[in-house]
Amino acid sequence: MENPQHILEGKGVSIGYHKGTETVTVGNSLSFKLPKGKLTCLLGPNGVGKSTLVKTIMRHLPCLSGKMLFAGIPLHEQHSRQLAQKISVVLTDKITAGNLTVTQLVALGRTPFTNWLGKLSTEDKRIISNAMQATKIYYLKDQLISEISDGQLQKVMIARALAQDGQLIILDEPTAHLDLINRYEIMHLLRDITRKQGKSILVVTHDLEIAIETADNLWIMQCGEPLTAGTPEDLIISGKINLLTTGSGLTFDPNMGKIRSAASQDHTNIHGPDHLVQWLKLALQKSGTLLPEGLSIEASDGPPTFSVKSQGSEEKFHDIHSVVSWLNQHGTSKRK
Ligand SMILES: Nc1ncnc2c1ncn2[C@@H]1O[C@H](COP(=O)(O)OP(=O)(O)OP(=O)(O)O)[C@@H](O)[C@H]1O
Repeated sequence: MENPQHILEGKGVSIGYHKGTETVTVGNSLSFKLPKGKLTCLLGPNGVGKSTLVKTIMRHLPCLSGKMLFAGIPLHEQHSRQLAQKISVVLTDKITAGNLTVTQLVALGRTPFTNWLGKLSTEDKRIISNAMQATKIYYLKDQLISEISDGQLQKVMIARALAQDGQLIILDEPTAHLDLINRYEIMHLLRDITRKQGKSILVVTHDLEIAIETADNLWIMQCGEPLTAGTPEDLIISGKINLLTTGSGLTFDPNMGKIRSAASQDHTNIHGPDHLVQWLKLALQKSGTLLPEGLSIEASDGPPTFSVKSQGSEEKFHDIHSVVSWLNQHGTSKRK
């Protein structure tokens, strides 16, 4: 029976691959629920099995044990053509379609629906055009794939997935190799698609900060551990986000929303507006400067001012670089 809330469900799923006569297990007993109409990001260290999980969902790899349900129906019971109509996937593989136009590549998304002649109906053409409009690449429609940038190509691949018009879109590292602005733009575009078109989207990514900003849910995969899921906000306030930094000497700073060195000093003797205090702490951490007891820093706004107070004396600075230089010249210790 169809579960109204979850498009995809995994129950005790083991993933892996066959190597000759051997079966290599990459992940064991993974359970997950992918909510409908939401953007979910799958994060985890290199080699933990994120792509293997995606390929297992796509049935490119066998599900070694456990059960996966798509819209409440066991995945293995679904006909591959039906599945291709319902789930679209954008993988990391380099595409070799340079001699196709953007429209022709997007039109390939309709392949599971066309007859053996591959003829597009008026409805197919309308869906293709809509997919190009939604991804803001319509202006590129007659351009050759070999003539567009990597960021534009990612949008074309998303348009192709949209043209497939399935319920679930899975993307494996769609923003790898893109510049910061394009990474934000693509993730916001995916979020938009969940909101405006009701699609469910699963994105494999290493972009923690952008995932926190755009995703409704995060899935964290850790070697030998169950899959941890939750909203980014709850994973942060519960500290579970630090599953991503286990054993690395790094920690997620909930105030800055960034990963930082776990060894950095807390600097409780710095006070003032959050944005000034946070950036000063980061600069101190990077330079390895430790503040001695009895020294305090008061930051204030407009223009930024940092008052360094120690044993009755006070020095004022208007930029962070000067504060750090002064501290390093005036006897504060450096972390080794
Ligand atoms: N067909 C295969 N043959 C040999 N090894 C494989 C195969 N498929 C996956 N692996 C191995 O399984 C492990 C998980 O790989 P996978 O690509 O799923 O990791 P990932 O989490 O997606 O990593 P990354 O973040 O680096 O992309 C790796 O150790 C990889 O080398």
